[in-house]
Amino acid sequence: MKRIGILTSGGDAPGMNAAIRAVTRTALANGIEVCGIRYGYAGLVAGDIFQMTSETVADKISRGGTFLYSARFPEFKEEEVQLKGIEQLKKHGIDALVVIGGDGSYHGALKLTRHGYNAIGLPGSIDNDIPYTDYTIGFDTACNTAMEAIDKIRDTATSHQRVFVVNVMGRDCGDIAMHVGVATGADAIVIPEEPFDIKEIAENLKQGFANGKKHGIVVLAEGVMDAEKFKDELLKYGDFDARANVLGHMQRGGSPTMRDRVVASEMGAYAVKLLLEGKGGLAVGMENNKLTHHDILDLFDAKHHGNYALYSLNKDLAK
Ligand SMILES: Nc1ncnc2c1ncn2[C@@H]1O[C@H](COP(=O)(O)OP(=O)(O)O)[C@@H](O)[C@H]1O
Ligand SMILES: O=P(O)(O)OC[C@H]1O[C@](O)(COP(=O)(O)O)[C@@H](O)[C@@H]1O
Ligand SMILES: [Mg+2]
Repeated sequence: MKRIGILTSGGDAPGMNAAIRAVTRTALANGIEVCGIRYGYAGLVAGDIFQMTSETVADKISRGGTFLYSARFPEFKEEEVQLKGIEQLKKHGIDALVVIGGDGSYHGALKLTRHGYNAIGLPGSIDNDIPYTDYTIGFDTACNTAMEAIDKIRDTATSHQRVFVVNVMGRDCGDIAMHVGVATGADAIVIPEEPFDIKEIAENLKQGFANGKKHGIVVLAEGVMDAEKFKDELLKYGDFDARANVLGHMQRGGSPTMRDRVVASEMGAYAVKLLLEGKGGLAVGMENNKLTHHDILDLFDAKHHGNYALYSLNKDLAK
């Protein structure tokens, strides 16, 4: 193997730059050249490919976003578009590819592998929705950002004795909501994976105020319901004042936390090690604090299991 390529795809996540740096520096240390591919699979197909050096990744570890840029490029689902991508890889003499992205990006990596091209996936998504890894790169930073935002919301909620329904990201996954809910002492966490009863939540909030609480915080995962609608539903059963708040894309930005930088660095170096062993079609993970890998194909039959004990814990602690 002489040269590898690297791209970031799907929703950006803090720590992607740290992963790019680790892949690049590990490869260079092992005498392998590295090509950066801009704008995910879109840039691959367009041939937006450049040679990277150790300096290219200097001063990047602390930066949020991805300096290789990202894209959602649904066209890559089509075989003829994938073949165009492979043509570009061949044209640039790239022997294997590291893809940093979420579940969607893994599908793209699998397709490349099926066309006989070694690709390895690193889990880069704030959602933490990927099977066979306890953490995805970016999850920790996003949780900390959301936590800090909700702490601020709590200040104004307390001053006005209001209920706030705060929508956090996570597409169809409740991991951000569960972690942030526990970390902010939320009165209720609502996630797509668990049934909920709005009337019961409203009753609990009312009881909270009756017990002397000065605020009510509901952390709502985006995959469940629109925050305004949820707030309106709550108000059918409660006589409190309420507001809805959508944290949105601010959760995807910012300098990565120590944990995201370290995990990204470990995973990036590990991916290159696997490629050096001639392995491909794999997804890298961190399970029980150990670096692991699985066939990408196995990931699509598996389901991500969140730490649902947090959901129950929060119910006990919110009383
Ligand atoms: N079934 C698929 N086959 C090939 N490529 C795919 C497939 N699904 C997604 N992709 C590629 O991966 C990109 C990122 O996927 P997306 O689901 O948007 O984000 P993420 O990877 O963060 O989950 C898509 O825009 C597309 O280029
Ligand atoms: O930025 P977009 O395209 O609006 O997408 C928003 C979605 O991307 C995410 O922020 C991250 O998801 P992915 O990592 O799978 O791309 C989700 O939490 C959210 O549902
Ligand atoms: Mg995804």
